[in-house]
Amino acid sequence: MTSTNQPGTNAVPLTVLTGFLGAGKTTLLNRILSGDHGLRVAVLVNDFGSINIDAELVVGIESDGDVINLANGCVCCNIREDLVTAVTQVMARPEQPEYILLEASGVADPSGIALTFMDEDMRDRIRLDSIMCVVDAEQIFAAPEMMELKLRQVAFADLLILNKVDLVAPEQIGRIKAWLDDRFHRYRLVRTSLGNVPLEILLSVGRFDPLQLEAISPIEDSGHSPDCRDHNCGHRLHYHRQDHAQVFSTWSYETTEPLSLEAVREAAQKLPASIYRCKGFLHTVEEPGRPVILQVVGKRVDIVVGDEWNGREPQSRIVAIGAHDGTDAAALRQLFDRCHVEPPQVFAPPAASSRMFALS
Ligand SMILES: Nc1nc2c(ncn2[C@@H]2O[C@H](COP(=O)(O)OP(=O)(O)OP(=O)(O)O)[C@@H](O)[C@H]2O)c(=O)[nH]1
Repeated sequence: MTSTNQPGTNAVPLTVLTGFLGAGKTTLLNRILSGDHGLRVAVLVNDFGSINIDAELVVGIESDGDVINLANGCVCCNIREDLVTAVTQVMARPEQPEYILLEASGVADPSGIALTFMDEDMRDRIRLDSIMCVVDAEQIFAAPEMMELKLRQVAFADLLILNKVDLVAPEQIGRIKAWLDDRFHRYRLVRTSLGNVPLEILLSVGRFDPLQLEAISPIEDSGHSPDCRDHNCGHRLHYHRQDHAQVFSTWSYETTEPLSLEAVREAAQKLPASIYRCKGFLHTVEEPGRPVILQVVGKRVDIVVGDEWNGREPQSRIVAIGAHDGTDAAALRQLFDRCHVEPPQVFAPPAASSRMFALS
């Protein structure tokens, strides 16, 4: 067993993709997986909602079993144990991965994830290579109440990927740079669209420095907790952090009845500002043979027709993530229920009545 901060010699490198809801983490993940990396990669995808949409959007992986789904919570806090279990299982496979990519949920605080991999038994098996934060150039200043979390995600990353620059004017890039300069002495940043970043600066870069953990706000992680009762505790720092299930709320919707694509588009545009993210697969009347992918980030609604249902029963599955009191389940259900297509009206000929057909 290794007793220092150094990972075990056979430790598998792991990269964490973090960034606020909808910033473009899955897009970047897919870009990496489709690249010429030549590695046997295992992917862990964490969606905060109860339905893991992202795991199904992952492409370029050899077998389905290489994408591990961590849904219904956040791996930095309330489903942290699920992350440990998933990594343990992946590492126990006869064909061990050569690399692990972890897409954190959009509400995750990456320092909590880093702490997980600093645990003594993890350090022997996993070498945290890098924590990258995808920043949404268009929406970075949206949802100001979430700025503290967005800042924590940025602060803890060793590379910032300023994504969606195609959607903004140069002045916005200038504003973002000024905003970062005001808050950080030093940061590495690449600008891109659709996660188009060279693999060489993404994988096996060895940028993560465990000393970053020392800088975690003392309010939340105050050294080894005096009230720790675990005598076998291997945590160098104890983890007393907000449970994101208390800060965010999530809502989901499933139906096999076909929806009207145009009605869904209108419904998505009407979502309240308290909903930061909405996404899903749609079974629509317009495209009955193919799933339609719904993506809502802030006020931007994107609808794309997917490939095929892959033998699955066509079904709509929609997830919304919002502020703590931001997802009104009844109102959301009503909004999407209205997208159901009315069964075609059957105009049966009126029964022959003596009045209508009276023959003189
Ligand atoms: N125009 C544009 N759209 C982008 C870009 N990157 C991602 N998108 C779109 O933004 C939406 C969200 O992208 P995702 O990659 O799913 O974002 P995410 O960070 O994985 O989202 P969560 O996992 O829900 O937090 C999708 O509709 C993407 O196609 C970009 O650079 N430009």
